[in-house]
Amino acid sequence: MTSGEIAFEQAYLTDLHERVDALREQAAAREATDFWRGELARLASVEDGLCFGRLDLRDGSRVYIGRLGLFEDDEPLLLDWRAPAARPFYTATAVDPHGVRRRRRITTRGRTVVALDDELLDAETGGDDLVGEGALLAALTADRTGRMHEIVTTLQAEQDRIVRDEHHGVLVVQGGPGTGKTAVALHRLAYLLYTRPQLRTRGVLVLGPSRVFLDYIGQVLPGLGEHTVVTATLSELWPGSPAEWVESAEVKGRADMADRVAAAVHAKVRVPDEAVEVGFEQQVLRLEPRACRRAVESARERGLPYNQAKLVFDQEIVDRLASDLADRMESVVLTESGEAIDGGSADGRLSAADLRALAAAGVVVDFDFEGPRQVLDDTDRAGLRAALLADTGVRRVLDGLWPPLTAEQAITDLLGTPVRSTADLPLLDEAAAVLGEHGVTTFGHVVVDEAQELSAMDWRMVVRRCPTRSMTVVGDLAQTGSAAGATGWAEVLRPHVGECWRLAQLTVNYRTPAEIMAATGDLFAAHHPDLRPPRSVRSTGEPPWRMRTTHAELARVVADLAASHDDGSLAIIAPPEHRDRLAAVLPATVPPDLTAPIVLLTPGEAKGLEFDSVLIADPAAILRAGPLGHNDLYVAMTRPTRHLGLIHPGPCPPALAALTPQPLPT
Ligand SMILES: Nc1ncnc2c1ncn2[C@@H]1O[C@H](COP(=O)(O)OP(=O)(O)OP(=O)(O)O)[C@@H](O)[C@H]1O
Repeated sequence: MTSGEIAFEQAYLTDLHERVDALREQAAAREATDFWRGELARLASVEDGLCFGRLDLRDGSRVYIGRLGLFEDDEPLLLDWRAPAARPFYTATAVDPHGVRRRRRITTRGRTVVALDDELLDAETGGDDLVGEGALLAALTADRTGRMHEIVTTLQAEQDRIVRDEHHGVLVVQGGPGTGKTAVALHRLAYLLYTRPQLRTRGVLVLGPSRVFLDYIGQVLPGLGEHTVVTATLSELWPGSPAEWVESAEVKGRADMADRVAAAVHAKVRVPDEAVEVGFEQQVLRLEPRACRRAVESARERGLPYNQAKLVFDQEIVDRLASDLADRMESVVLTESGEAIDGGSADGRLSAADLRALAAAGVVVDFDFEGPRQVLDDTDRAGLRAALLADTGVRRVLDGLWPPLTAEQAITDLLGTPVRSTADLPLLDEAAAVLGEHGVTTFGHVVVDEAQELSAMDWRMVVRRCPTRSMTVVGDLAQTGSAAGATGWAEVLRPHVGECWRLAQLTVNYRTPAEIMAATGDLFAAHHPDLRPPRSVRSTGEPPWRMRTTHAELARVVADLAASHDDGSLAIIAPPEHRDRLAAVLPATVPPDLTAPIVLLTPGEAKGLEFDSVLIADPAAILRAGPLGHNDLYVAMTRPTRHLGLIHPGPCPPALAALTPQPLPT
């Protein structure tokens, strides 16, 4: 590339930066509202890589592509990468050039242009399915930092199709390890925020498996100028969730738990077999089972949550009691003959108990009446109802028949033990919904990452927060570790969205070198004959290896290997049973700090993450740890971008026998 070309692009870039500076000054001069603060953050986040591409079109025009749009007199100086006209930057090929003659990649450091990389899209250069291969491979082989970065400059065509998919319902992105599912889901979110601005007010949510994972991906959206996205783990969706974390227990995660929770809540309502006596101001009122049943039915007919329906029930019962009481009083004073009837005094007046009841209801009775007339008007009857409702004795009876409930009580009663783990949270959430205990915050779009791990009950919890059912769901069925997790997308989604979901696939593995993917071949083929593993985009020429040791020596061997490691970040992935022993000999923290040079993780914790090198300690123990141990081992093996080694105490698991054996370090 000539220095003249670089100088040309430098001048253009400098002009763009000056324009952004002017916008920043204007934003800073405005009132410090949320909008302007957001605008300032957005303008600050485009500082690096403001402009990263140029398209020279066959009609002689050219467009620049970058992280935001800049215009002069309606003429685009810079196109936001999400604008339709920027799309050929990601999709144009020599075979199908989309009107593009040349694609130029502009690499900058700070505000300086450091390299230009041109692709001429003509038939002679055809046949390559990677867009901007040089820049892509540079990104893929760079040292991992413990933080994921945006990939907006090297997004590939199959990824771009998913990012810009206009489907409004649930879009499932299925793909093997390293195919960019997480990256694509986050870029899609940025795209949707650009094309559907109403989502900014409705809110968007990214759900991930752990805080460590959410921190790992936490820079991607801000790097794309999007600062308003909420991130959460499933447990964080429940206020004040219990600390102890467990994998979603299989039984608690099954869909039929929803019915069991609802049934357990509704079973709290009791219709008595015999009349119940209700004391009120020295009166004894009778509540017949029939009246009770009618009140229960009428409350349930409204379709309200349990605790709201209780209010209807209470009101109906009190209406009944008040009306019985009032009618009885009326019947006393209305007796023309002057005879007392049941409950009244001999002179045809109200009894002392009646008068107390009326006084409690704030009713003043005028006894200077002449002839029969109605004593209690509507206001008096309403007063009587209010007095009954406020009476502690009456309340006790009402609460005995239709007890008020909290979600915690309901689930503790159902399980027979106190709520204590994350697997109980979807049950609590379910109970809260049945009870109407608290409103949940909802979002206009939800991204669910590592979605294969969610149980049927987890899905109910997620869907409750996304009334529009607009979601991007990314996962890999070959990586499911939770016994309550997904074995098929249709079965988890159909109960919530019917057929209103679409499947998109990613097929290229950008992370794991071909040699390592080949080493997972036997394991994968044995357990997922119906799935295709992704195709690695690169190879390193370095095969993964295995090393035999003893149980007694395992920790020492791992520590020695870690101590001699000098090629980028290293993760030691070991089953939970070895965690303490390894943590004692490794310079690694628990919980893990992904930005540290050495990280100790369980296979479950390693999901979604990546490192330059990975050592797996005791693969046989990972395999036998649960019914889906083979998936956990597959996850662990597919984390490295460069090197993989397995240390097995005792014989090698047969699925790994083909790996190159290595002698113990001396
Ligand atoms: N087009 C691309 N350009 C540059 N890097 C990419 C591209 N696509 C993916 N990557 C990189 O490949 C790695 C894997 O991406 P990501 O973690 O999103 O994959 P995944 O499918 O979610 O993986 P897994 O299922 O194993 O968790 C990341 O480092 C990501 O930045």
